[in-house]
Amino acid sequence: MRKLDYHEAIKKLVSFIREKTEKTGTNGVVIGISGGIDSATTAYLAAKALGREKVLGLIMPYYNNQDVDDARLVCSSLGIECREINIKPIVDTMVSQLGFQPDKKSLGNIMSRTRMVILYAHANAMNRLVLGTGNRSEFLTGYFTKWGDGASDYAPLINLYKTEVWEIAKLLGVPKRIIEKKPTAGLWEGQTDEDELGISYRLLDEILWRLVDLKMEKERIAEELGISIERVQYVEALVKRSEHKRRLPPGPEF
Ligand SMILES: Nc1ncnc2c1ncn2[C@@H]1O[C@H](COP(=O)(O)OP(=O)(O)OC[C@H]2O[C@@H]([n+]3cccc(C(=O)O)c3)[C@H](O)[C@@H]2O)[C@@H](O)[C@H]1O
Ligand SMILES: Nc1ncnc2c1ncn2[C@@H]1O[C@H](COP(=O)(O)OP(=O)(O)OP(=O)(O)O)[C@@H](O)[C@H]1O
Ligand SMILES: [Mg+2]
Repeated sequence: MRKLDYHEAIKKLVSFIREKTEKTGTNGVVIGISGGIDSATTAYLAAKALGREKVLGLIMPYYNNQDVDDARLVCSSLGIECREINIKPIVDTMVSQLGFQPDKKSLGNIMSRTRMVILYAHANAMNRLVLGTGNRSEFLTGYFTKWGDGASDYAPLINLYKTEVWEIAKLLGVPKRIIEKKPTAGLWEGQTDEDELGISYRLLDEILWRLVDLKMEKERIAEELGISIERVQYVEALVKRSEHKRRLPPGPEF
């Protein structure tokens, strides 16, 4: 992996958030706080950049589990205002009107898009920006809901791999239990990113870095990392099949 100077990276992230908020003439930012590391890190950076009064956290559980306590911990340790909105009644009502029962992934996407609607309702009403929490590992593999958690005004972590977010979170003082927990989208009980993606973030990031950033030959990546070529091809396929999630909807050229 590339060797980033994480102290410098934090400075860059903080000035990015400050500059975007100032230049857009907005009053601050709104962030969905899940209890996971990406949203915690984004909130820590935003509080550093803008001061805690200008950061609103929205805790929007569907399930009532440990993640809610972890999300509260982020808010209390940072001293930012957090509001809790239970999305279960909203999602369940929506589903009851669909006329069919969505499978667990489609239901998860409805949860993610419901959170997006609520974040933008607050951003509109308060003249604030929605800060996204996506990282480069998720972005390149398409591991996010299109127009759900993938939707935001600015996404400070989007050019940082998950393994780099872990390092930055440590330096920022994000609570240890949040750094150490398994990444999960939390869309169904027992879901973990690494199980669903079929690969660990450590290996994924090593492959993505060589494949996408260094544009290295697949054979060489396999050799360097001591893995099979199929593993590299698998990651390449994740990147290719999610290309549509990394652009605005196109139409024919005229
Ligand atoms: N080739 C193509 N060109 C243009 N559009 C294309 C397309 N293929 C699908 N589509 C469209 O994209 C839709 C599928 O994309 P999408 O709706 O996103 O759904 P999909 O990618 O199937 O599912 C989202 C994935 O992201 C994961 N996720 C979601 C939310 C948060 C997190 C997290 O880490 O916290 C992870 C979730 O667990 C799941 O694996 C299709 O229904 C279709 O509308
Ligand atoms: N229950 C929730 N309440 C508020 N926001 C949520 C909730 N669940 C998900 N989100 C939003 O969706 C984003 C995407 O989730 P994702 O799981 O990728 O990030 P994370 O939970 O912050 O970190 P990790 O990937 O390590 O679990 C979150 O960062 C958060 O902004
Ligand atoms: Mg999560």
